[in-house]
Amino acid sequence: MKLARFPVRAVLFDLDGTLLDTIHDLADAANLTLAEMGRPARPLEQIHSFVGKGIPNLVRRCMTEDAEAGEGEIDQAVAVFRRHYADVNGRSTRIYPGVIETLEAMRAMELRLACVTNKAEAFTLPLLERMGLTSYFGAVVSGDTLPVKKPDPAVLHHACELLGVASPQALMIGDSANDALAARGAGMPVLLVTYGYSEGMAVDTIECDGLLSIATGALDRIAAA
Ligand SMILES: O=C(O)COP(=O)(O)O
Ligand SMILES: [Mg+2]
Repeated sequence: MKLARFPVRAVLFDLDGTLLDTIHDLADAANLTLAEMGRPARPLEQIHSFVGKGIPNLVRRCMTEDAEAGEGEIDQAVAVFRRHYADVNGRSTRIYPGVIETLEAMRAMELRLACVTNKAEAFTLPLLERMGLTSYFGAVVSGDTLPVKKPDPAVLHHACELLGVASPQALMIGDSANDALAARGAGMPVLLVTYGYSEGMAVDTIECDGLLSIATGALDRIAAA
């Protein structure tokens, strides 16, 4: 399968569900927030399906799924979540198998690498640092870097500009429909990992250029392109 009309010069990685398994920290912060807001805790699997469109969306869903909440209460819950997440961010987060090998191999291939996430910058940058990933990336575009986030393709174009690469020469690797739609909108190929969050959707129902059961699989796809 040809991934691109041009040789791949850059790879843009999603963060949550693709590079890092962050669900335990997100769920801990969500349940601490619900407790403080006087709401019952939610199961991990449900919180799992709320991850992908940024923190405000995660908190809104925690507050309104099968429940009522006014806008003021939701805003308050977002502020409470940010306080708790700042405390727990990275504590139970793990790097997925194959990720470091993949980043190392891509660096050795002189591919330019970026991280493009819907997580807010105040949490993204310290998390990359804590997990030892910062030095791999020539650019990091977070959920509040621009006024829009994925699935808006503008964030992928922005990452390519920062890397000095034309968008059709970049490959996106993610775990959700947000990543796939953003890549399609930006005119770049996209591979999806099967071990991520995908907002409760079956990942094989999302239109993309290929599925990866482990991140290292991207290396063969790039070599074959
Ligand atoms: O913060 C989120 O909702 C998920 O962020 P992601 O774009 O890294 O998957
Ligand atoms: Mg993701």
